[in-house]
Amino acid sequence: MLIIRPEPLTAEAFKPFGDVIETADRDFFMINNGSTQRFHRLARVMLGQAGDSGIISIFRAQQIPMPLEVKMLERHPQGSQAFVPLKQNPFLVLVAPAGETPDPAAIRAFITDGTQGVNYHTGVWHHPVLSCVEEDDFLVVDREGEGNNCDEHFFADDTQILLQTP
Ligand SMILES: NC(=O)N[C@@H](O)C(=O)O
Ligand code: NI
Repeated sequence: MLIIRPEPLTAEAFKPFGDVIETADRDFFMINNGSTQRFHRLARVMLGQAGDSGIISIFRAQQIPMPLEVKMLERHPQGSQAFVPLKQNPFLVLVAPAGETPDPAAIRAFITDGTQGVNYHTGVWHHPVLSCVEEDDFLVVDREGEGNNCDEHFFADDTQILLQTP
């Protein structure tokens, strides 16, 4: 059985999978006559084809019991997907590099600090949102357009992966 334990989310560690959306130690410039700091372009919305839209939604996620037997990961082949917590709760991020299918040996788990969001780049394998509290709200920015934008990969029954939280 492959046991995966989350590591603290950092921009550097998450680079192979996408962007961390945060203000800590990030550059900003002043706008609004000096009353507002703009932390500019922390991530880009990736789209797949002409006519696609970047859309903003709210996901109200119920907590999934831990430890989690990881049965599947998904990817969005035509766009990025960003999750920004609306209630300052940490959440779990489970990812694997983009590719034809997710490599169990390359799966990484991260725990956010409550202020951080993530932007999965196009095609990056990830588990559907994993709330760390009974119910949590996330602002989600992703792609809407023609064609399929969600591939699910279910691991074989003999591939046992366990996400173990502290
Ligand atoms: N399916 C859907 O919109 N949500 C997932 O993509 C997810 O990453 O939670
Ligand atoms: Ni997704």
